[in-house]
Amino acid sequence: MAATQVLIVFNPVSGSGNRRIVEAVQQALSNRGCDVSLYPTQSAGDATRYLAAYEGQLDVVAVAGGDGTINEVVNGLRERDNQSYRLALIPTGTVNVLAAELGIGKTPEGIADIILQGREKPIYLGSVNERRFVLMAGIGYDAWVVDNVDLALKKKVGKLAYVLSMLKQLRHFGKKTYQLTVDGERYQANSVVITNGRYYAGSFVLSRQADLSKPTTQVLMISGNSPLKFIGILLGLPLGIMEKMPGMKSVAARHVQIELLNAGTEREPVQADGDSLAELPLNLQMEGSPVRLLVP
Ligand SMILES: Nc1ncnc2c1ncn2[C@@H]1O[C@H](COP(=O)(O)OP(=O)(O)OP(=O)(O)O)[C@@H](O)[C@H]1O
Repeated sequence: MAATQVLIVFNPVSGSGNRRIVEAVQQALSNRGCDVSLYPTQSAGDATRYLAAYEGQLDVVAVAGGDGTINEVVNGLRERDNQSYRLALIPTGTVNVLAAELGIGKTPEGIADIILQGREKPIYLGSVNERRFVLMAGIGYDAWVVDNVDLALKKKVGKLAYVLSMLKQLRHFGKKTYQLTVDGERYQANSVVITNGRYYAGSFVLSRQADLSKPTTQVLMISGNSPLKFIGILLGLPLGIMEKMPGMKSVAARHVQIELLNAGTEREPVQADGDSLAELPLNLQMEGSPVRLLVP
């Protein structure tokens, strides 16, 4: 039987940038007879370009990085005609929301086990204005926090940089209203988080209705114009009850359009998978065919 071809795409600047884990996984796979190659990314966007142009056989593409690197990899892979590959995760990012949700640990032998004997889980992707996302998209407060996070500080203090950005953006909450069309139904909200998965910012349960293996996404609409009330809603996050807080509405959907009500000329960012990747007006669509992800 031909050896399993594993390509590891490694982002050396993501999170801890832990090359040691990546090399140990590479070694463990080689020891077990796989044909492994390692591609360290050169810059932001490089993983997408590299995979879109990749011509060799791909049995497993293992992503060594965080959620942003996974996003870049799936965007590159979806450009290819051949969808025979499976995805695997080597979590070396700052937060690693997807790996946390799927229960993928950080021990090299455990990761090699998943790559060789793991179960295939179908994961449905969404796209925002043509850009794919795996986990989530955010508009309003959530997007401002990501758009304004101090990246140099994130390198030094990790997640704390997001907490500081959250505090800075709080006073703007409620100043803008968004018009949504969710599978044909019209809504208004002051902030929106759209999530394929259950987890947010690590292992906090954002939505109990969301499921990565469902072809729908969960649209969480937050209404209100008082930052103080919004803090109350946010407190539901560590308790896993945010979706049920007063002022929240959660709807499953396949197609979402969002624009800023009374839009002027200002830029309105959209965050996807933790990076600022698009702008309003937004056209979000769930894709019909899932990627296959290897899980324990
Ligand atoms: N060689 C590189 N140099 C600079 N930036 C890179 C390089 N390779 C990838 N990137 C960018 O680094 C960004 C951050 O990576 P990633 O999200 O994987 O790590 P993280 O932010 O530490 O983790 P998480 O998203 O889980 O918090 C990616 O969105 C990607 O655009």
